[in-house]
Amino acid sequence: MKSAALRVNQLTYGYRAPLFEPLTFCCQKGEIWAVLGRNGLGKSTLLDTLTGTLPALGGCVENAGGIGIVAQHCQLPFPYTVSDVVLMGRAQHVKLFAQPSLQDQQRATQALEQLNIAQLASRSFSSLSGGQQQLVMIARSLVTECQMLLLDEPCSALDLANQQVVLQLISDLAHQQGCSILFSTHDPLHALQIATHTLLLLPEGEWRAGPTNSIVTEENLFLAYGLPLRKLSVENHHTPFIAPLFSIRR
Ligand SMILES: Nc1ncnc2c1ncn2[C@@H]1O[C@H](COP(=O)(O)OP(=O)(O)OP(=O)(O)O)[C@@H](O)[C@H]1O
Repeated sequence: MKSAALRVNQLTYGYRAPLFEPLTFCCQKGEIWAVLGRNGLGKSTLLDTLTGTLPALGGCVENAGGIGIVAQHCQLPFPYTVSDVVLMGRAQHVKLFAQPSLQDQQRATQALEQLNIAQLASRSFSSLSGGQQQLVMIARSLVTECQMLLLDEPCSALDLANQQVVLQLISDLAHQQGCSILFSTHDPLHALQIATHTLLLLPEGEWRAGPTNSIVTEENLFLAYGLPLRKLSVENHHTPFIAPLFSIRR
């Protein structure tokens, strides 16, 4: 039987006033949840509330173990190397005042290899491009070995090939290691590709949550984005594609 990794019950959140009607959903162990919604609606604020960085306005969030988070942007105060940054993810596994073990270092190297960025290991993190930094932060989240991972727009700065690397990794983490993952995205296709469930944030404080196929529908996408989007099936592909049915005025 599945067990809950994250249970959100009647949650209200926001900076002053609640951004949404009370939110209730449950992420079971091994599930992947996508959070979709327009700019400024409250995806990042939700993730900060789920980790406890931002206090909830009401309701409750229960999680079974530790939660790891990968923020959308990251600025570091010192010129750390990429290896240092990834090793920081092992902090919980290293004893007070001890050095990271050989095993910690091997785990960090392995994470960089999983993201095809081992060649960046000795580079200064701050000298990397935005997309490279995003891959490093995802590598760091892998080495934490948290059983619940929150990723804020993990593909936002990535090229198409690296988007697929990260989506595949998320899927492998859930299916092979039973990790539970919640990620925000602006691409409904990413939800269709890997998310078992989707939380769709709508204007006017409404939301929908449930299995991805029942949430990422043409009707709901129109409610969310105000645009005609079509779900199309392509031969030999089990994931439908999303096609925007609009053209640019000239
Ligand atoms: N530190 C803050 N203080 C006050 N209001 C904030 C703060 N950060 C964000 N907000 C507001 O909270 C709302 C939700 O912002 P949030 O960053 O969660 O949106 P988002 O859905 O992640 O947006 P995007 O897709 O553009 O990244 C917005 O109206 C934003 O202006």
